[in-house]
Amino acid sequence: MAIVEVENLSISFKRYTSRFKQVNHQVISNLNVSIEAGEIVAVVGASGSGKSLLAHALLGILPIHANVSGTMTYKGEPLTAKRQGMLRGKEMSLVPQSVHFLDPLMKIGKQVRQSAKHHKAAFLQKKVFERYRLPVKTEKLYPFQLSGGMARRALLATAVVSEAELIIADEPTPGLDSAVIEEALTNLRELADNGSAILLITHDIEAALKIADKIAVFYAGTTVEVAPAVDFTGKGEMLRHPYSKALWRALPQNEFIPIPGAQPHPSELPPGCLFAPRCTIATSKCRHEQPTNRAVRNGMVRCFHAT
Ligand SMILES: Nc1ncnc2c1ncn2[C@@H]1O[C@H](COP(=O)(O)OP(=O)(O)OP(=O)(O)O)[C@@H](O)[C@H]1O
Ligand code: NI
Repeated sequence: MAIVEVENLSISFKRYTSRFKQVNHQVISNLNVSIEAGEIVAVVGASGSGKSLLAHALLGILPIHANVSGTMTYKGEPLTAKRQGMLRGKEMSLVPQSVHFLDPLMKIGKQVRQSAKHHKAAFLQKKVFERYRLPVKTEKLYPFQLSGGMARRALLATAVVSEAELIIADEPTPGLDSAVIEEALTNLRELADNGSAILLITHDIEAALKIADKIAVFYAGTTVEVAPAVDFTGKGEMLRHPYSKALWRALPQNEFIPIPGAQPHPSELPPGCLFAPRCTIATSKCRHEQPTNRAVRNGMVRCFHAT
């Protein structure tokens, strides 16, 4: 059974451009994604494609003026605001990939223990410190006294002791050295192998491919494709959507050919397929009608022409 199931999620914000003029920003449009226990689903896509908003919608921490529609379920039951409040920080946890999320005024040991279930907090904290090579004395240190790598491991430790069944990891801070990124990825894989469902948000397809089972490709606030990670290979022949193929081929180690044009702004989405204005195979139908999400070869795609 899917731990998380998101169906036709749409999110918009109304904005005043002047005193009397209001515009609608459609930031997420009919987005679909699901995550099974033990599975890592990586969400990749350009800046502004809605990755963080999906995380915030699941956790129930969207701004109050957001208009939300669609359904989200957790273990088969609707994810209501009340349930989100109960699950957040317990069964559902966020690994913010910025170490600034550590409380600067609280000792590391205490921060980690606070995330654990009460009766075994001290035990779990010791175990997790060992596992992440955090020396015992780290317990008594404040975040500013840790190296960047240790602080990252402390954040992960917090997610691990919480024994969360759904872990949402928002993108690695640019500038982290590759060894630290590698380690963080390995840790996430271990968490999934222990049964957690993981949503990994990142710009970095290559990093995602190292550990993910499935890749959800976001474009302008929707999932254009959800594909098994193994489909990202060769020239992208196995991929289903022209955007995923283009994204794959644009990587430096592939053909390094960027796609012309830009992702549309949420205030001016095209009427048909959101990718049509940049798509080399778009037809008149694509420019007028929105393709629905459909199953193609063990994946999902939102394109009339995908086979
Ligand atoms: N509170 C808000 N009010 C209005 N628009 C918002 C709000 N939060 C986000 N947006 C818009 O929603 C869109 C998606 O934002 P989101 O932060 O989810 O993107 P992202 O894919 O996480 O980008 P990045 O890779 O840069 O983190 C953007 O166009 C953003 O400007
Ligand atoms: Ni983001």
